[in-house]
Parts: sequence; C-alpha cells; structure tokens
Amino acid sequence: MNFVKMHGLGNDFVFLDHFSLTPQEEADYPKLAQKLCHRQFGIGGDGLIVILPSQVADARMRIINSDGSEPEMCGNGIRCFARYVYDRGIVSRNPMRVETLAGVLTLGLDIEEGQVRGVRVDMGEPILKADLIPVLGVGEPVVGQSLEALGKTFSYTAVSMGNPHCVIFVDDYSSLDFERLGPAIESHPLFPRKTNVEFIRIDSPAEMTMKVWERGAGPTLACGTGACASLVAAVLNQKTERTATVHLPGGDLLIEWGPDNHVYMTGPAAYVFKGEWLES
Ligand SMILES: N[C@H](CCC[C@H](N)C(=O)O)C(=O)O
Repeated sequence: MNFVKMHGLGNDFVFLDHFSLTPQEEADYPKLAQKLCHRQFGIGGDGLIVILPSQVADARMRIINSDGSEPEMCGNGIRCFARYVYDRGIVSRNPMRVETLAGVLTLGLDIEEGQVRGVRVDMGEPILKADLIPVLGVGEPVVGQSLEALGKTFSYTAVSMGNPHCVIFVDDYSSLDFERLGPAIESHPLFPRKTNVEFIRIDSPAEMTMKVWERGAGPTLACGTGACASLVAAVLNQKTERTATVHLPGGDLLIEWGPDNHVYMTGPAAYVFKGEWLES
C-alpha cells in the first residue's frame, strides 16, 4: 500500500489514496490509523487522511486521529489535502470545494511558478451554540465559563469549527501543567464528545501564541481548527482584532473572522516523503 507523508506546520499526516486500499483496509480506518500513525511501529503521524471521490464536491476528505477516532474536520490536514489533489491532477479547479464531516469547504491555492505556496481555507462559520459544540450545562455564548480540573478552576471559552475546542487564556506558560491539564480537559465530563484544548497567550491585538492538546492525538505542533477557534474566542473576549497571526510551535497561521461571519485560515502545506507500507 503506497502512502504520502505531508504536514501543515509540523501537524503531520499519512495520506492514502482510497483507490489503493483493499476493502478490508478501507473498512477499518480506526485500526489502520492507529497502526500507520504509530511513531515507532508505524509510519508516524498525528492522523490518517484518505482521499475519496465526492458526489457533492470536487473531492472528499476523511481524517482519522492517531488514536483511531474520526473528527469532523482538520485545518492543517485540509491544506495538505488541497495541495495533494491539485498536484496530482485529481482536482484541477482552484478554488476547489472539499467535502468533510463539517460540511463542504472552499479552498484557494496560492500558486507561484507552478508551485503551491500556500492555501487559504474558508473554514465556515464558528459554532457557538452550547448544544452544538457540544458542551453541557452552560449558557451561551460559552464565553468566560468556569471548569474544574486537577483541583483548580479555569475560565474557558468553547467554540466549534465543526470539531470542539476549549480555549483557555494564560498570561504565561511557566506555571501551566500542560501535560496533565491537556488530557484532563480533553476528557472533561463537560464535553460529551471530548474536546481539543488550546492555551492562548495574547501577544498584541493582532498576535497570539498557542499551545494545543488535540483530542485523539495529544500535543501537536499545530492545529488549524484550533487556531480558528482561538481567534474567535479572543474576539469574543475582546482580546484581539478580527484578524490575527497565531504563533504555533510549528509556525504561523493567519486567521481572519470576516464580516461574512466566515473564518479564513491561510498557511502552508508541505510534502515530507512517499513510501510503501510493508505490512509486517
Ligand atoms: N484532533 C482534532 C482533529 C484534527 C484537527 C487539527 N489537526 C487541525 O489542524 O485542525 C479533533 O479530534 O477534533
């Protein structure tokens, strides 16, 4: 089985072309993702992305987290997806439309001298209704609510970009117990579908820094949907303007929450290597 490895700011994915899968491999994506994404026994990756045909868009993206769970969307992954399908001639339209569990999204490729330099994704409208995020037992918008974790109380804002995000603002990272707090909030009973967790330090009205603990993948170098959710949370808390640069461990994303209420994410997509999976 042939694969391609790609990443968006170090958030890395194993890409499989649907047509290269056997029916039983296709049938068990969770098991396949856990196997292929394992950093020692597999190829290594934060997730598995499969390219599929679509009845309603130019192509369909399925994303499976490294733990085998299937989220609604993946921001860094969809930028890589767009570059992959364009470079291989699977989709020639630019901008293109990609079907995901979070809906059909429109992506524009920035092409210079035949090379895809970056991708701008219309991530759609943020979801702020508590029962759609979902988060239990709070009013909405879910801004500046309190949760208990590890015996401490934290103020958080919850936003969905198709997948759930719990955004916590910190003044600095020195006292943050990230490795314990991340998983504790990921599986907090407030979030019936679990949640991604973003710890945000505001650097200026147009800049923020982000550490992210992802649902189903743990600490990653970047999270595109998380950066979008964090920008929306920062605006709702009057901490930034509606356009900001998000500094992630893997690099920067430009996020805009437009007057049309759509969130736009602009960033890179890179190839790492291609290979053949030799099932041992
Ligand atoms: N772990 C996420 C999916 C991947 C999102 C992230 N890698 C991105 O770039 O948006 C979740 O379970 O919602």
